[in-house]
Amino acid sequence: MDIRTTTDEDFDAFVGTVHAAFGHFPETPVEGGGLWWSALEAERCLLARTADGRPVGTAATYPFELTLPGERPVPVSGVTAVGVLPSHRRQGVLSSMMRHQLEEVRARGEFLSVLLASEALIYRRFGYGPATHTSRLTVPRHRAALDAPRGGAVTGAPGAGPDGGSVEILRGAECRELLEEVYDRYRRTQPGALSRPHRWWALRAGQPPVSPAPRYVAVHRDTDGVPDGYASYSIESGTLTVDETIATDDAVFTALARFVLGHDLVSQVVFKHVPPGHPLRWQLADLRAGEVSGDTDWLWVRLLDVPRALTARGWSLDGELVLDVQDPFLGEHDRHLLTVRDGKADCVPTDRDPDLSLDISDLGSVYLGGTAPSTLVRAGHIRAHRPGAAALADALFRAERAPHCLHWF
Ligand SMILES: CC(=O)SCCNC(=O)CCNC(=O)[C@H](O)C(C)(C)COP(=O)(O)OP(=O)(O)OC[C@H]1O[C@@H](n2cnc3c(N)ncnc32)[C@H](O)[C@@H]1OP(=O)(O)O
Repeated sequence: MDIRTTTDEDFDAFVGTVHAAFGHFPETPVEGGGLWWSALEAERCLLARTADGRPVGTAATYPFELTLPGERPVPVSGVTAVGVLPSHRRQGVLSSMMRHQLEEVRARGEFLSVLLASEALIYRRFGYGPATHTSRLTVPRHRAALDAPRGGAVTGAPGAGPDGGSVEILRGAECRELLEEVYDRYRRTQPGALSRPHRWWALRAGQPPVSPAPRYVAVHRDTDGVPDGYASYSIESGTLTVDETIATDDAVFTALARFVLGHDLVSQVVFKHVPPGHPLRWQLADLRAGEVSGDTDWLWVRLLDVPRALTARGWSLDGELVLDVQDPFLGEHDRHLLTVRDGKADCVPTDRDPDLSLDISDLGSVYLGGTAPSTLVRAGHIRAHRPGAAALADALFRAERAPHCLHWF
């Protein structure tokens, strides 16, 4: 199998192969177009060809920043457009492309790769673990009363609220720069969030295929008129669907939730992306009014340099753990002593007895604090070698806020 970086000349072959592999074309029907692949850069695309030169497989990466616990954004490669022609599957084409791509990521000096998986069975073998989850929250309008404090919130009707915050309804095309700026502030503090390069906003990429219904944006401004959050939504058949609620703090989120939940002429409000453990459910006066559905893994994380990855994130507690990490896909096996003091981690090779033995994909799952190591111990994925090791790992890896990613790529 010949695997090479795509050039401008064979970019059409790349796109044609992705389409044939997926069997459909995930278009984003928003105003002004929005072809998801138009955000790809040829020099970050791989094309696999057979010995006689026929293109059969594709894979690409986007350059993103991922925010780690402790509000630390780091460069990562976001894997996308992975496809192998149906006629050439289960012959190792993807495995060869993954190996090639992970080597490239390392060569770029990056230590993390991330992706959204089309199927949960594909990527663990390549060292990726599901690291963030998301779900949908549906609230019937007639049970939507909030008993959350109104600090900084608006009244539910457009215009100025009693605390001076305000909401303005705009169309996406009118306020792209504003959304970009607010999103960028939000993503730098939210563990698990990805940057959206400027080019993406211009291309209207980064949003999943959605209905062609008109989309509106409720922009929240603080008392000085500075935008600090937004909710993008559409209304169809009495359902108001919020694609994204982006808020730079919890009070702004509450204000936006109050706004959409108070919208006239809708029978229910669907929040498409709610992180696990989000306070919104607790803010509903009727605790049972919010129905959670569609809980799913979202961002998968792959560590390519364990010491660099562990020392790059922030930590809230002091502690010491010996991690024995197997990476079968890359044929690596290392034991690390992780020492956290005053929020800073040190990670060095050790021959001490391990506290935990785990696969690199499980380390990816616990890395952002979204899954407790003890859950994976109980699931039989991680082995704990002494009593208390799992509880200590839980306390250490936990993030100040559940990691969440709503970027689609
Ligand atoms: C980040 C993204 O872009 S997600 C999008 C992924 N792409 C798609 O879903 C498009 C449709 N599917 C495809 O194009 C292909 O089936 C791919 C890309 C998922 C897999 O490509 P292949 O070349 O068949 O994978 P390859 O032959 O290297 O398989 C390696 C191993 O993974 C297994 N595997 C691959 N795909 C799957 C799957 N969908 N479900 C279960 N196991 C799978 C294979 O059985 C094989 O296992 P083995 O080593 O025990 O024999």
